[in-house]
Amino acid sequence: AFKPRRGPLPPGPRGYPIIGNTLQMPREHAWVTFAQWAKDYGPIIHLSVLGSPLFVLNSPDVISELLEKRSAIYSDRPVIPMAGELIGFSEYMTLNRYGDRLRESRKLMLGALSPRSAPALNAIEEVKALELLPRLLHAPAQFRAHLRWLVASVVYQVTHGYRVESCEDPLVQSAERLNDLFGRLLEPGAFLVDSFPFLRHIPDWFPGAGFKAVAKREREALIKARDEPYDMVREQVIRGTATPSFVADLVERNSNPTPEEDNLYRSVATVFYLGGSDTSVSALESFFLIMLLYPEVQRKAQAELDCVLEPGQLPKFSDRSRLRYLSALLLEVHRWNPVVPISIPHCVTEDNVFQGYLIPKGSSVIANTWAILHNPDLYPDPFEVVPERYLKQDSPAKSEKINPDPRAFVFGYGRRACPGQMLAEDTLFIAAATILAMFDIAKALGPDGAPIEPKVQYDGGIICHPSPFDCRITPRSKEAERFMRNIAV
Ligand code: HEM
Repeated sequence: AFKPRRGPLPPGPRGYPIIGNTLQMPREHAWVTFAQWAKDYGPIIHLSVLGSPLFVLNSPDVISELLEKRSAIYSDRPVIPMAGELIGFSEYMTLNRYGDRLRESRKLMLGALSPRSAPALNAIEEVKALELLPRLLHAPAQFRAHLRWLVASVVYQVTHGYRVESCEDPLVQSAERLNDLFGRLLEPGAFLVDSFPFLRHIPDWFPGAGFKAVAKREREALIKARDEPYDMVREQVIRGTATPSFVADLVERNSNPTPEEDNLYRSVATVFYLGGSDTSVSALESFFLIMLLYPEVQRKAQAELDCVLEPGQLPKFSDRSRLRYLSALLLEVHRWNPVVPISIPHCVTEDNVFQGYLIPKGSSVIANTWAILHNPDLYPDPFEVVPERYLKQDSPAKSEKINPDPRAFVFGYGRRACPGQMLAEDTLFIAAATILAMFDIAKALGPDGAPIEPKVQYDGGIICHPSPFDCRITPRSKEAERFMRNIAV
């Protein structure tokens, strides 16, 4: 039935005719600018970017009302012609339109990452955390590469039963290349065709159609990165040599899939790495940066580990419930500089009215997660790392309002919320606990012997990373060092 549009659009900064707010869009750290705009315009800001309406949500109440309570109509993704259609990322869950394929994809991934699978996943994560130790001992300066290895090796073990020895592994390299590409493609305005979708219909020989050659090349790279590891496991299953994994399980359960099922399985197996690697690595890098900047916090977390662990034992998942300070510290890792400061855009599938304002069908809606996590009314002293904020709440009534669990925000919202949250949290926990049990992390020393102050700066598009920084990673004791020298990898 025809429903008339109602209500004015929410307020926002005044734009120019036709191009709207395009030129005012912040190029860097947009979340800070959006948070400032929210002070003038309220929790829902309306922007018009190259003719498309964009709404920025800056408060937990509005996010919960729209992206969660009304998630039946707020769970689509915008169409991004270059990344999605021309290169083919729209087949992968993160850019899936709302519908059956998304539902099937999420079901497959959530099934593999459910609490029922936790014991098997945790066993993998514990082994990989152990294997991280000699790497950090022998080449501490390369700690960033080791963190990348850790995440890649957990993910590939889970998805393909595949053992990653180093980041030079060709399967890791091709997946990493796609991650970089995906990040670059999603930067607004990366390709003109995203703003003017009709350009995709121009012939290949036409001047300015170079993007088509790029699309063709990257499309092939994407298919290769998806199929090579999948076909490897399929052959292992046929030969009876496969180790248990997500892909082996799919192939064994359905040896004769339809073309649609086959395509779905392949894309879901790939999206673990696409969605899970850069994100988890960023959180681990922030953990290291926090350890440098807050030695007191590090000492408290180590004291707790010393108290909970038997002498000479490494942490296990069974110790987690007694590691309350460490768990609170990891909440600060998520909050202090969130991995995804502005959530991936959701798209509205129907005209919708909220508090008298119209949110038209087809609009993109983004949540300013960073603004919530740095709102001093919610998190006093938001720029400081204070694990205690989650531990000593004044009163139960107040505790719900102040310092809410940041995981309710950092993993996204409603029916698009991150399906990899458990894997992400478990990897972060066991890595942080194992590292702190064995190593001290401190500021690197300059040539004059004085500690070098790291610059706290985050950059990136959708997924943010701290800029490179050095640190000094030393075994906590002679026994710890001897133990790590004897770990076989
Ligand atoms: C610290 C680590 C991680 C963070 C902070 C994170 C955060 C997010 C966020 C904010 C979203 C967007 C949600 C939305 O649109 O509302 C998302 C989506 C997604 N994440 Fe994660 N993630 C992490 C790790 C992982 C891992 C380990 C995996 C898989 C193994 C994963 C797989 C995905 C997928 C497939 C999506 C797309 C879901 C959809 O569009 O329906 N993520 N994640």
